[in-house]
Amino acid sequence: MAQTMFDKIWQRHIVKPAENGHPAVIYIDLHLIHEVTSPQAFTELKNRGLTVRRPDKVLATLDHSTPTSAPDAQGQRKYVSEAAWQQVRKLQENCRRFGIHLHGFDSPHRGIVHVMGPELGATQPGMTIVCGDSHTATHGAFGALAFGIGTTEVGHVLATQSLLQHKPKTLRVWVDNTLRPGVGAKDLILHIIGKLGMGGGTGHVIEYAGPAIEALTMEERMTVCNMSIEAGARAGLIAPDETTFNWLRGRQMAPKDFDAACADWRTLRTDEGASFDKELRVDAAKIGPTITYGTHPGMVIPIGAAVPAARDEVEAKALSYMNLKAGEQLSDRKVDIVFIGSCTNGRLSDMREAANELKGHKVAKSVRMMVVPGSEDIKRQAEAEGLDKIILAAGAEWREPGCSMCIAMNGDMAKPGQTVVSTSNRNFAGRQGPGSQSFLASPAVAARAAVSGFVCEPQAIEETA
Ligand SMILES: CC(C)[C@H](C(=O)O)[C@@H](O)C(=O)O
Ligand code: SF4
Repeated sequence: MAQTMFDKIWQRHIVKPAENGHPAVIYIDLHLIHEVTSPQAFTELKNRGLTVRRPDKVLATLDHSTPTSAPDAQGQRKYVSEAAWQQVRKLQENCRRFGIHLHGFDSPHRGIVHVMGPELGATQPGMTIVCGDSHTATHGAFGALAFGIGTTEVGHVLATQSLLQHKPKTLRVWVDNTLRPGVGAKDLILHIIGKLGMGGGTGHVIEYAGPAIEALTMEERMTVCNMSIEAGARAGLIAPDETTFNWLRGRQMAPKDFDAACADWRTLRTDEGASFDKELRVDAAKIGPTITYGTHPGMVIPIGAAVPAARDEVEAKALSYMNLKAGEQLSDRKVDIVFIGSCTNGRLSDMREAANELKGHKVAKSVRMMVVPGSEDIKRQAEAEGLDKIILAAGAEWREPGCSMCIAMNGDMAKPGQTVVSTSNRNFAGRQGPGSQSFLASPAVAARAAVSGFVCEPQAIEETA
């Protein structure tokens, strides 16, 4: 019978099939951990006298609570709070105790968990990957079944290297044609979430397919898969192909017999005629630069369009929080902070996109612009290309890697009433600082906002969808 990619990966990992309403037990190939969702899991292990079953399958990093200001001359970092420092200290201690490889401050590869895993080649097609983090779907860009788990489950996976899971449903998002020049992966995924709605993917694993998806680079594919959760989906998947293999080849943790691995990975793609529980078709050629205007990433408009009327109470509340009225133009709204970074858009190509817009320009006087690379590797590569110089010359900040203002846990945050244009993935009320308002967009749109001092330009490539 024709199978989907999801079915193939699922089947390869069943330890014990689902039975009488009980979930299946599936094997986990890679477990990523960070300082926020791991402490209680380790405490549980200690309390029960358990060990970590496969420390070699666990990869740890410091990202959420870490300062993005440079350490002082003594190498001291300025944590926002005692609690933030404690989280970091605990992960360091737990990794030492349980024999887990931590990419801490001494690692040249430390980065946001969903940026670092792929960069090291730890993320590979056909794998099951979990992390106590909802944006684990990012790794699906490589054809890995990757999803977020809760802290209790983090403990289960640490102890057993397997997980209880109900089988999700499948949803295929087929994207025809190709994206137009000036339109990128962020515009595409915002548009898709706009079509699916906040809960449109709930209970499903999304497979993104079609010519527009195949044409995307790995960085762009990660941007797309990253935001699957914002439509409620468990995971996002893209079939591995030559783009994937070329990106992975030669990376530190990539398989030694790489050609044999590729031969296997080629068999993962969805068979002709396989059926999905749900399907959505999108025409890439009809999408323009896109931006959010509400308090969930499904409230999107093409740049140049007026703020639409609220369709329900949730949207009405969102408009009032955002201090917006139907019919208003976002090009009239002043911006206070521009943030370029996060596991959605903190990669080298994003740094290049932002620098390209900033070249020869200055950030508007009233705007604070923060550029935060997703990892140490990206920071080094960007600096080798001179991107930091362009960014600094424009009057923006070039900071140390981490989650930073995406979630504002490390002290990088907006003040109440401030307007933020951000390349991250969540615009929930207060996400980037209590009482602040966030507009999500691509690095190019965000960088242009920093220069103009307004959320976006009055018009962009016309959307015809
Ligand atoms: C802190 C962590 C649990 C959280 C997540 O699950 O995604 C964070 O990474 C986020 O983006 O909101
Ligand atoms: S960058 Fe943002 S979305 Fe990504 S893991 Fe960090 S906090 Fe979560």
